[in-house]
Amino acid sequence: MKQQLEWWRTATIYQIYPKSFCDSGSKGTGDLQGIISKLDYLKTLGVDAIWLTPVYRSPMIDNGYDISDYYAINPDFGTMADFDQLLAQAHQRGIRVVMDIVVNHTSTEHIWFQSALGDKNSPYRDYYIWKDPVDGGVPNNWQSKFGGSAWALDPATGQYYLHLFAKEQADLNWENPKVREEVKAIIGFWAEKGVDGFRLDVINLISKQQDFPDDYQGDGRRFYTDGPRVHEYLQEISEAVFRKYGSVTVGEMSSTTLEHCQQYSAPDGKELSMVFNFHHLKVDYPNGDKWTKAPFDFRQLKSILNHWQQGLHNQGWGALFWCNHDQPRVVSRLGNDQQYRVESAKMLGASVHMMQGTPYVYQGEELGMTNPGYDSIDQYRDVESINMYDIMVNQQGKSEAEMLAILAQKSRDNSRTPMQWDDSRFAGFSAGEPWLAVADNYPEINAQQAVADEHSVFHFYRQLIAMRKEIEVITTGDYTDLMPQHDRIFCYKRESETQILLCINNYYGEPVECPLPENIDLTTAEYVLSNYSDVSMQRPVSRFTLRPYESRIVLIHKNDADLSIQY
Ligand SMILES: O=P(O)(O)OC[C@H]1O[C@H](O[C@H]2O[C@H](CO)[C@@H](O)[C@H](O)[C@H]2O)[C@H](O)[C@@H](O)[C@@H]1O
Repeated sequence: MKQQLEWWRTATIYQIYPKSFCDSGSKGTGDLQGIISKLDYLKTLGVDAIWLTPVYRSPMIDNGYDISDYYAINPDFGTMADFDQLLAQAHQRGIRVVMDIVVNHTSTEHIWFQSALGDKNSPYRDYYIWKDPVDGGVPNNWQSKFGGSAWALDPATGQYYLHLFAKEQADLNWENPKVREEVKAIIGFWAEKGVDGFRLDVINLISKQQDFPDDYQGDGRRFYTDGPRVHEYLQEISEAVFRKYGSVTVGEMSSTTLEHCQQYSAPDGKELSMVFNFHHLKVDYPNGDKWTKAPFDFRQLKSILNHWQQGLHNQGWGALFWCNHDQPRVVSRLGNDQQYRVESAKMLGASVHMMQGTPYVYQGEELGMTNPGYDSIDQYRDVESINMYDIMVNQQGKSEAEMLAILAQKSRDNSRTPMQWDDSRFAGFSAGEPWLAVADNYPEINAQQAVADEHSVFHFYRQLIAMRKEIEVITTGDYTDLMPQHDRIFCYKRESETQILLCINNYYGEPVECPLPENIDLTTAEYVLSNYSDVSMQRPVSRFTLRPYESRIVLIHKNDADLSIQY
């Protein structure tokens, strides 16, 4: 008998970065009408929900993660009427809508900050975190995640305010109960409109250790990550709004731990539905340093995924993902974006979609879109990339060529290039010059081509999304890595009371022998999906050769029931 599960446990969520998704005119930036025009495409892909990165009013220093009005739509994206239309049109197609909520910080253009700046008596002064200078300088040595000190001076009062990100993103003071009431009101406003859920930006940074000590071991993050009152705050918000409206919630957890994530996403639902963690995406950060050009560590990747898959089973719920607007394109990062682009994009899709959790597909991932390979700093727009270029080239003396090679691998702009819709000028993204240059490969890699080609990455993703609804072990089964020491194959087993699923993947461009463990009984086994089309004709055997980037998904029926599922 099928268990009754919340909808999001069998769902796939599609992330839209509105600025780069679809421009309904010739502005060169995407908008809400553009999104509406592509809802049928998303329906064809089969996703259950869309997550929109911030569309609120914002000066766009950090592309909307610097909100200046939580109750208004950024005119660059459209109007509130456009938003209401998007919500209705998505719902009409059975697609839910998840909004991004950024409440660790606001834009310094927000009316609260504008009132607080320069006025110690402002009713909003205590909405932010202010400190007196220490020895005539910054209050402590914490570093901004975008480079430089995490403190900026308010010249009129002589105090500093905290900004963990850009100086235009001032951290809110969650110790102040009025701030928490404002957050509840904001979420309630959007939930009342019918929004189905919320993605909470860096939500595990909201509670800072109140003595604000210097950090002699790192950049300060240990004093505000998963901080002292974060669980209490989330429970308070959850009870007041999320549970009241039945919203799905996903917390973006920066530099977090499994133990905290078990609590954030515990099955009792007192805090959040699920969590994003980023540890598996730091396997190309040697010694934790993002700003290097380095290959990824395959064994470390598997070991991190294993740790989280096993640790969250029955104890929490994770978001499954390779890509988002902060990460380079996965096919360029862990796959091969040239000779084996299609094979490796599919293999990577299979290896993350067959895990336990809720998969997130970032726009263009379903096409196997690649990093653009920019070769000039003038092509970049991201505040983090531009800051780091300045620090490393102009202040630390790294060569320009070296830093450009690092940005071509690590910059957040790698994933923010315009969505490639067709082979017309500007890839069908806009009738005007896009805000960020389109990747040169759009004539070959685009949605029109992919939808028309039944062997495309798009149709493979469509099958993966459909399989999650049909094969219960994908949602409920436990997880075991069958070859943790193998240096080329990632082969894991999912097992429930009635089914076993094997997901077998070659992560490299050379063939490799794959011996399955002898105790796996393949009598009732069938291949349900592979990225090589001849595989479905075969019967699963226990020893075979995996071709470059080959992926095979095997389903074993423990009870001889529902054999031969078709996708
Ligand atoms: O790398 P982590 O320490 O684990 O942090 C995760 C991500 O956190 C930040 O991302 C989010 O917040 C930023 C400020 O609002 C925003 O710029 C970004 O777009 C958000 O997704 C950080 O910027 C990312 O690089 C980290 O991956």
